[in-house]
Amino acid sequence: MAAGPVDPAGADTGDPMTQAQQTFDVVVIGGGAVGENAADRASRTGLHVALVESALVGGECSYWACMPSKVLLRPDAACEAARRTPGVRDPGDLDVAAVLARRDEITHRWDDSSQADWVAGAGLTLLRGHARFTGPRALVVESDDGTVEVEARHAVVVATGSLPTIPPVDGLAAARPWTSRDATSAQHVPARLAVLGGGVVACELATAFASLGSRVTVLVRGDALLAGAEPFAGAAVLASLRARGVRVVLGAQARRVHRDADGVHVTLDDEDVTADELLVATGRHPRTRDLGLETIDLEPGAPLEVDDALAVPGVPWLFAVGDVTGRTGTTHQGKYDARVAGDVVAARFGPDEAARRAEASAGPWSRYRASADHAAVPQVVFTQPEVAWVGLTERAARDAGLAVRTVAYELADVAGASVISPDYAGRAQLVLDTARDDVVVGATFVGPDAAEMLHAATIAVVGELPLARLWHAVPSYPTVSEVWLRFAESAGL
Ligand SMILES: Cc1cc2nc3c(=O)[nH]c(=O)nc-3n(C[C@H](O)[C@H](O)[C@H](O)COP(=O)(O)OP(=O)(O)OC[C@H]3O[C@@H](n4cnc5c(N)ncnc54)[C@H](O)[C@@H]3O)c2cc1C
Ligand SMILES: NC(=O)c1ccc[n+]([C@@H]2O[C@H](COP(=O)([O-])OP(=O)(O)OC[C@H]3O[C@@H](n4cnc5c(N)ncnc54)[C@H](O)[C@@H]3O)[C@@H](O)[C@H]2O)c1
Repeated sequence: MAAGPVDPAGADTGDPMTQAQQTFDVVVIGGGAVGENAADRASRTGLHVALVESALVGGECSYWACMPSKVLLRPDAACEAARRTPGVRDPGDLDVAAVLARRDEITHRWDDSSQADWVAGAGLTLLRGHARFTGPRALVVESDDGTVEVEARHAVVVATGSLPTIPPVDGLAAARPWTSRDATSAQHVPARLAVLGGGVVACELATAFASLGSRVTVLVRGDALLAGAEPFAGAAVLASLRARGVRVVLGAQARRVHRDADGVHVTLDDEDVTADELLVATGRHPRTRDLGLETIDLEPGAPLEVDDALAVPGVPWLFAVGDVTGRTGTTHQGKYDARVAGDVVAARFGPDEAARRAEASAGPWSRYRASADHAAVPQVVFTQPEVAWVGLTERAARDAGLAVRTVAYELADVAGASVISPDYAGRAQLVLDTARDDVVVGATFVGPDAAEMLHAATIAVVGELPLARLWHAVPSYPTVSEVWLRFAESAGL
């Protein structure tokens, strides 16, 4: 059933966009992938839910982040795989125009009508415009069509995402740097691209643009790439980028930036780097500044901190999910939180008494609590080699006070790897909690298609499985997943 707007007395009042005042049971602010999921789940016990979106329904992931970046990376990964496969004759070069055309196709040329159709089909009411709080459960939504006052009878879920952070380097903002949005939607490939940062965005987009023909220089403040991953992962990506002709400058402090007719100039301590474009990839911050949070005694600019039910402590009607919480930074984990938040809202405020009771007594690892956010978050970096990890790195585990040991294995030594390529190279490592019979608390895979090996490890971490039990999970021969057998053997089984 399509949910129409309802007036405060509960009567359906027709077309939402014709009214200056509207009331819904639940309002979700932000129609990215995360907000869409929260809204869908929240509506499942019959609540009338509005989804407010100021730009494109589908958000960052669909149009400027996950999807376009992965499509820019995939063709070169496919060529690389072919090049490494004996017997494949001349895998060929990239057709850059065709790669960009495929990117345009997967982003629907930045047209969100198919996602808007999905929202309508899910029975949600889409309000287009920018939402701001004016008080508890009260909002205004502003668009070119005017201003609508919106009341949420029961709950508001904030899913406004994040924005790229431009560090306060002298001249940087004025030099019109690229953010990831400019890079993923670029209609031309710059001859020279400089990248500031050494995290996930920097590594992925340096890989993509190098493959498309840019001369890429990556300026890394620290002494490693992917500092949040196991050190061997960042080292493998560093070696691979350099082998592909990317210049990676470690310990690079950008002191000043300016743009002139020759391009963008970045002044480091001991040299100037010049490029046609400078991509700033120095992290993101929660999008809470222009949201009227001060009207509900919360701090604009800060992340919306939530508990495991995705509820804002002390504000029983307020929930937050996705990048805006600072709790997750990926689409998949944000959508997990959205499923939990939507179910909590549907249970707490919907008519289903059994659901209400179940949620009220819910504990960790129930469908109503996002327990995995603490211990089992998967992350894939689509570089070459791919990097994939879940749970704790060795260092994070030790910092958390766990007694751990690691088992590592060179993936080239697994029989399945030799079938894929005689040049197969990669490494995998488990982090085992020795105080709990070697329960797997973390895993990292680095190598071709490592992303596809990650989920087995995620299941092990979520299931808190000891290695002795995994001994009985027999990997098929000859696959690279046989590394799980080698892990067990290396650990002494
Ligand atoms: C280059 C890049 C590549 C990435 N690749 C991956 C990947 O491969 N896999 C992965 O899992 N993650 C990836 N991520 C991360 C992923 O994009 C984010 O974690 C995800 O988009 C967060 O979703 P969200 O719904 O919380 O926020 P968003 O997608 O940012 O959606 C928020 C929405 O809210 C709207 N909005 C904001 N304020 C208001 C307001 N006041 N009123 C109305 N609407 C508002 C915005 O217009 C936006 O549509 C990538 C990120 C980047 C930058
Ligand atoms: N495949 C994926 O899942 C994927 C892909 C891209 C982005 N993302 C997500 O998007 C978010 C943003 O990614 P990101 O790479 O921008 O952030 P990040 O936190 O991964 O990396 C930021 C990098 O910028 C550097 N940095 C920070 N401040 C700096 C400064 N003032 N000067 C120089 N360097 C500085 C840091 O040292 C780090 O190397 C993350 O949450 C990430 O997980 C995910």
